[in-house]
Amino acid sequence: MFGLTVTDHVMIAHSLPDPFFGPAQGLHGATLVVEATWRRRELDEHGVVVDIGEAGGHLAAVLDPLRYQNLDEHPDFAGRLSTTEAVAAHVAHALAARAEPAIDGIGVVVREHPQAWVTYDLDLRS
Ligand SMILES: Nc1nc2c(c(=O)[nH]1)N=C([C@H](O)[C@H](O)COP(=O)(O)OP(=O)(O)OP(=O)(O)O)CN2
Repeated sequence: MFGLTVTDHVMIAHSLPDPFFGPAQGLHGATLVVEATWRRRELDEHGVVVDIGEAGGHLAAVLDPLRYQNLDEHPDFAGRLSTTEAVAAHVAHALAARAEPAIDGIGVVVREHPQAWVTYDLDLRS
């Protein structure tokens, strides 16, 4: 399986109103570093998974609606906690919706900080 990864980052604000999260129940900011990987078993006619510039454009397009937003007020996170896990799943599904049919999978890594990150993998063939 081949993979092509691009990265971007997004500044957001949010709160996690559950005692489980301790001080993070309050409103706070985060700069999330997002890595997105497009996977396919066979390369295309150009010998690539996806064009790097095109991939970066897809990732930016998915992150743009989140930039500088308070996710507590964002419709895509209405009624659920905007954990790093939830952000990773949101980005992966949004990228999958934009992916060409030949793409076999999408993987997303969201880095909360250098010591902690979340992964979310979508198998588009199952
Ligand atoms: N699995 C997850 N755990 C936590 C998330 C998350 O998105 N997924 N988010 C947070 C907070 O938003 C923030 O990133 C960290 O807050 P902090 O209070 O520093 O949390 P820690 O668990 O690192 O520290 P403690 O003080 O031990 O709670 C938190 N967790």
